Amino acid sequence: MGASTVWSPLTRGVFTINSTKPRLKSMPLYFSLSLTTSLQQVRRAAAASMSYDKQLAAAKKAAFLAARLCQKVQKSLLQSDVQSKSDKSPVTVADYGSQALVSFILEKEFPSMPFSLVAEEDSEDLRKEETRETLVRIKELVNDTLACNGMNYISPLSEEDVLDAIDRGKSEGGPHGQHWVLDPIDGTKGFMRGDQYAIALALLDEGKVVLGVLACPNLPLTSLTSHDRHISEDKVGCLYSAQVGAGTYVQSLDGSPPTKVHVSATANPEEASIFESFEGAHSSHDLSSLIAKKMGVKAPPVRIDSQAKYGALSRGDGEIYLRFPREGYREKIWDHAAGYMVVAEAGGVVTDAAGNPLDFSSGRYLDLDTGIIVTNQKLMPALSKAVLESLKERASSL
Ligand SMILES: Nc1ncnc2c1ncn2[C@@H]1O[C@H](COP(=O)(O)O)[C@@H](OP(=O)(O)O)[C@H]1O
Ligand SMILES: [Mg+2]
Ligand SMILES: [Mg+2]
Ligand SMILES: [Mg+2]
Repeated sequence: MGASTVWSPLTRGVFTINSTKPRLKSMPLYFSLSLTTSLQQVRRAAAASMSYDKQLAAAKKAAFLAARLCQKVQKSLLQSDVQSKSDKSPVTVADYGSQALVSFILEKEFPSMPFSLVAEEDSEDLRKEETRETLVRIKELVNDTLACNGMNYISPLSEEDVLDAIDRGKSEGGPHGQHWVLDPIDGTKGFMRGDQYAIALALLDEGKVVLGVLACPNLPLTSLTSHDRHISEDKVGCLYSAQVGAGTYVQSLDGSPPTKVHVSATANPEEASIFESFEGAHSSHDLSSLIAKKMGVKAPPVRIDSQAKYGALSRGDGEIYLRFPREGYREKIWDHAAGYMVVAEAGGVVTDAAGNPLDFSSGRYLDLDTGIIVTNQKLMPALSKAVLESLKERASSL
């Protein structure tokens, strides 16, 4: 008797259980370790065969409402709506309002379940006396959004409720149990410019992402690279949703029925296009241009903010997403969890620069090798090769 194989929709492949190891009487410690491992495998397999329909419906509802709140703020963003965090990155009343709203709704939807949320923002700055007015504005935004979207049966939140809901996002996540993962506004800089941003919400179960929702209020309903842009130039607002084993869907934020999407089937790099951050400080534009040259990609890069890049890729607007932050930068799980699920369920592949899958199970950060690369199955070998060669070249020129 040797190893046996088990189909796991969660890992999207086959994993091996080795049954040749010593038994209880001879090695009790080993047995207990081995039992733990098997229990984890059983739990993961169970998670994979579970339906997350209820969680997905709640996530879509929460992301939809947060998108409405953000749209309202973006229309008339005031200077007083923007603050600077201790790491100098910007945060707006919409980031806080979106986090409070999503946290509040998710907890209400599952009252009998333990609630764990890993989210970007916290309320520390909002608890200071000088930010009182900002807090009042956030509270009003949250309450107005609930009331204007048919949820006036919920009694209005107080300032303390808002602060508490924001701080519910302090969970450390990890490999056990279920954890929501939220970026209340991904692409805050894009949001402030009036460009692309996303509300990104995912669910982890036993360390694996099992669902992802991306609300992209400014993303056109037609392809970013479509030649018919004039036809529906003003139609924007996409809601992407994906559940493990069930595919990726997109619908309009105005409520069209969902349609299934797939990543591009292009195998020829000459016909491919590359997406990257608008902000050169978030990802090296030089490195991606070197990679493009090595692969023979002809089209100029498409630079947009936020996980809208993952959404656009999942419906085949482009073929490749490259992200190479400066050395030492640690990626956060909320910047990729929802986007990863949306692309993976649409048939795409997301890895670090060395080809390892992303590991969302080790807390608030993603520990990975150098950068993140995303493409379809056919282009991945050529992309990996170009990435490794380009990284080598860059290292030798330093
Ligand atoms: N120096 C840096 N390198 C890489 N990513 C960075 C960064 N500074 C901020 N970011 C992250 O980049 C995200 C935006 O990604 P993109 O460039 O694709 O729009 C930001 O999300 P937030 O806007 O949620 O803070 C932030 O987490
Ligand atoms: Mg931020
Ligand atoms: Mg972000
Ligand atoms: Mg953010």
